[in-house]
Amino acid sequence: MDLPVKQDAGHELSAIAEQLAEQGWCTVHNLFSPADIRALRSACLSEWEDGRFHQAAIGRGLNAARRSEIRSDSVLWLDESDASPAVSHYFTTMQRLRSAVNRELYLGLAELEAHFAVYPAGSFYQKHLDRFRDDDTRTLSAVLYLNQDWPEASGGQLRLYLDPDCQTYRDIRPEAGTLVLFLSDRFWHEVLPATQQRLSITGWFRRRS
Ligand SMILES: O=C(O)CCC(=O)C(=O)O
Ligand SMILES: [Fe+2]
Repeated sequence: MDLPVKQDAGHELSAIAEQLAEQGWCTVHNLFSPADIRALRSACLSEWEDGRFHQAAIGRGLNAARRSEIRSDSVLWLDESDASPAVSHYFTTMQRLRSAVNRELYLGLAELEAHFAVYPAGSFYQKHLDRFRDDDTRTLSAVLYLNQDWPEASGGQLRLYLDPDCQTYRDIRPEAGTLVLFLSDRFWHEVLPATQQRLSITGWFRRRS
């Protein structure tokens, strides 16, 4: 379900929460302005060019492992307390979304963890659920894409499986400004290989453990 959202419109945030309550996922297109996305994209690229990313891992803590046959992107975790204006604005907007979702869905979302992700051409992330085996606090996944003019032929879609048996799916193009939200424990998903560099911010709203 695609939702147009006017910036700062509280009732539009409620509409997102309603979609999540109904179907557990939605895509949103105008929560961030084109200027917001451009600023996030340049922040991401300048960190990338400074070599601050590392190869993404599967799992967390002692269980974290780098498995490039499962995922081949690189990530940089974002620190809200030491963020550029673009990244601060990302956190502020997402916190507003968090409040709206909590009001309507009682998910008890407490905090947001987020990282930039760069998928170089040819990289992918195989089918997975976002909940860790040893940590079930990730509740709502939120992926925001930073790619201007992304043709269908470039691949790199997020394939979101809509049922637990993965019989039906929706392919979502990682086009600048598209935000995908889905319940972390319910929706299997994968990132299909892209033919060009693919940028995003992936966030997870967590409930308290
Ligand atoms: O970039 C995407 O479309 C999804 C990324 C993802 O599934 C993840 O980082 O867990
Ligand atoms: Fe994921």
